[in-house]
Formats: sequence, C-alpha cells, structure tokens
Amino acid sequence: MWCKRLACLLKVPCQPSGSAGHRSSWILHGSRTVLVAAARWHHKAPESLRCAWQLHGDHLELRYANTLMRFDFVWLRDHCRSASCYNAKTNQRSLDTASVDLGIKPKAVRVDETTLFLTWPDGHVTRYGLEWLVKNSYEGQKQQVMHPRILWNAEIYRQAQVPSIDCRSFLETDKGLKEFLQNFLLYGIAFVENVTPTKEDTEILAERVSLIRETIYGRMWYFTSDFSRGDTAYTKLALDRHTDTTYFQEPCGIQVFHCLKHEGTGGRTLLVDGFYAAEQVLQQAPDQFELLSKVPLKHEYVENVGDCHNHMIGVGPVLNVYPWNNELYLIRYNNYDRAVINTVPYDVVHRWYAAHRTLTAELRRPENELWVKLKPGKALFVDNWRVLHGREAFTGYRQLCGCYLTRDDVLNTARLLGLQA
Ligand SMILES: C[N+](C)(C)CCCC[C@H](N)C(=O)O
Ligand SMILES: O=C(O)CCC(=O)C(=O)O
Ligand SMILES: [Fe+2]
Repeated sequence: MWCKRLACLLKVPCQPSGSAGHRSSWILHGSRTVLVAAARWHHKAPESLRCAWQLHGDHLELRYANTLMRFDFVWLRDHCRSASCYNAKTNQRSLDTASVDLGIKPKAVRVDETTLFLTWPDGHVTRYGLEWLVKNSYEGQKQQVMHPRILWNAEIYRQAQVPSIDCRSFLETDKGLKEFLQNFLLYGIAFVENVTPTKEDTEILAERVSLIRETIYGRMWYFTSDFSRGDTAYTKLALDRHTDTTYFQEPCGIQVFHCLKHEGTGGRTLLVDGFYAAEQVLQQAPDQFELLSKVPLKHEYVENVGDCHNHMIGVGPVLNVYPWNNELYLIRYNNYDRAVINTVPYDVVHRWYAAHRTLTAELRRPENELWVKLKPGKALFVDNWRVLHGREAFTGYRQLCGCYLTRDDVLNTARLLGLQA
C-alpha cells in the first residue's frame, strides 16, 4: 500500500478521503530518492517502520524514535555537517549562514535506516544522522532537562545523606572531584571536609573546580564583622536568605565558604533550595511564577566606605527560565539589595508584590530551611544561581574566607568528567 502511495506521489498528487488538505506527503524510510512533490496526503506509518517524513511548503516533518519533529529548511541548510560547511576538527561552522537563500527548499529527499539525505538546489548534498536530529531538534530538546537536579527541603536533603568529599580525594582523584561535582549539580550545595583552615588551602580547593571570579570583594575574600565594607555581611547581624551579587548583570555562579574561626555563639548558616520553593509556587500559582519570571527588576550596590567606592546595577527577573522548556536556571533573590522598582507599571507591580510574597512564604517555610554550622576544615560550595544562603546573628570573633567561581568553568570541569551540566 505504501508503494502505491509513493508511486502516486511521484507522479500526481493524490487526495485521500477525509484529507485536511495539507500540501504535504509522508514518506517512509527505505524509499528511494523521490522528487519532492506537494501532495494532499495523510498517512500513518506502519509500526514496523520507525521513520517517516513529510515535506511541507516551508519545512520538513520527520517522525523518528517516537518523536515528531519539524525542521525549517534554512535550519537544515545551516546545520549541514559536510566538510565544506563544518569543520569537524574545531566543531565550528564554516558555512556563511547569511549566504543561504531564506526561501531555500531541498530538491530531493531520501531516508535510509540511519540517515536523512537532502539535495539542495545547487546540487550540494547534506546528510543528517537520524539520532543526531532527534537529539538536536527543538522537539527532542524540549523533552530533555538541561540540568538534572534533585529539589530539596531539609528532610529530603537529610534523607539523601549526601556525603562530604574528603579533601585529598577531591584534590588528588578524578573520582573524588566527580563525586563532589555530581552532588553539587544535583543539590546545588556540596561539602569538602578535612581542609586545612587557611585562605591559601581554600584557594587550592576552588582552583581544582574552576577559575576564581574576582569581584569588587577581591579574588579570595576574607571577612569578619569589622564594618570594613558597606554591607551587612561585615557585621554580626542575622542575614535573611538571599543570593549574592544580584546587582551584577550576571550574578556569581558559585560561592565558596570556609569558616576559619569562630569563638562565640550563633552564626549558623542557613541554606534554602530556591528552585524547590519556586516549584511550589509553580504548582500553586502558575500565573505568579510566570510574573516572577517575566518582570525585570534592578538590584543595586552603592558603597562609599573608606577607599571602597562602587556602584553596581544588575537587571533581570527573580526567576529565570529557559523559554523553550520553562526550566529554571537562575533565581535572583535579595531583598536587601533590591533597588527601587521603576521598571514596572503600577498594576503589574501590585501583582508582582503578591507573587513575591508567595515565593517568600515558600522560601521561609521552616521545613525548607537547612541549618548548618560551618566549622574550620569544612568548605561549602553553594550554587548561587539556585540555593539561597543566610546566617544567624552571632557573638564573638568569626572569620570566614571564600571566593566566587565562574559558573561556566565549574560546568566545564563537570562536563569534562562526563557529567551532564
Ligand atoms: C561574600 N562577601 C562577604 C565577600 C560579600 C558579601 C556581599 C553581600 C551582598 N549584600 C550580596 O549579597 O551580594
Ligand atoms: O556570614 C555568613 O555566614 C554569610 C554572609 C553572607 O551572606 C555572605 O558573605 O555572602
Ligand atoms: Fe551572602
């Protein structure tokens, strides 16, 4: 029956009964090269045949491995991996995309067991692996998460019994580093223990994972409650949950904390999974989640203390999601550092406050709070794009050191160790 249909397609477009009238045709894999013809034709691929395609006026529809994909012709031409279009050694495109006719259309299509072949009007042939197409199509990508994670509240995190990684194994073995990074990617926090409590040793840890991100606070910072900078971090006050450097256009990706000394009381560290809280908002009030992901706000840091003069402004929504799959990748939450809201009209601003309240209520649920006392020797890495931190007020002398890391480089290290990041 399929052969007949094909024959029909090759000659004259045919009209099946009940056709919706699409000018298109499904072609099964295993067919010979056929001239592209528009046909009013709908057909279901028999189950034994895994791949079927259909050519439309401006795109190719392909069904493979239970995925229905639509490819724009310019996209297909742009993604030609032939030697003249793509440098497989450097993984860089050599084709000049701007030279592709925006009205381009393949003049012939063929599919075999593993590969789609397109012949372009100038005779150039492009081959695409079917698996490659599934992986790289919009539809295929949409089904995948970019960053596999385990969202947690205190109970979930405790139950998981995520181990701290021993400093030696972290520094000296890929296995140790990989285990650490896997924990970090899944939970947004990870601990290294048995670290020598000095700034220099903390720096060696940081450098094992990434490049250090130098900021206005320096490369490796070191702080006590000495008011040396114009920020409440440099006091003994309690700090409510927040993410850092919200006033940077790109907030720091990771924060490393290592408590070198504390002679006194209090000063526990609070950790809250911002994505867990945001997920609760999404479940309860999707409109509020959407608002938090759409309304841009400013955060600001104005400092004039001693020789430190800084004025930083970062703009962006509280929740940042990938538009194609709605997956969260960054929460920017710091009520101390949030600037005057002047980017939002009054009616939206009221709804934004309501949404912010819902999120804050989730972030403040006691069951979502993980409290830990940082001790000399135990370094904490926090995903500053996901996990909020805070601290309890304290007495006595307390000295903390640490640094920020560039996120790209942490993920780079993770990918090189074979992790999905
Ligand atoms: C970590 N270190 C003490 C260097 C800086 C603290 C910066 C604090 C600032 N309010 C913020 O949240 O970004
Ligand atoms: O003192 C602390 O434990 C953390 C303070 C803080 O929020 C920070 O340094 O970013
Ligand atoms: Fe902070």
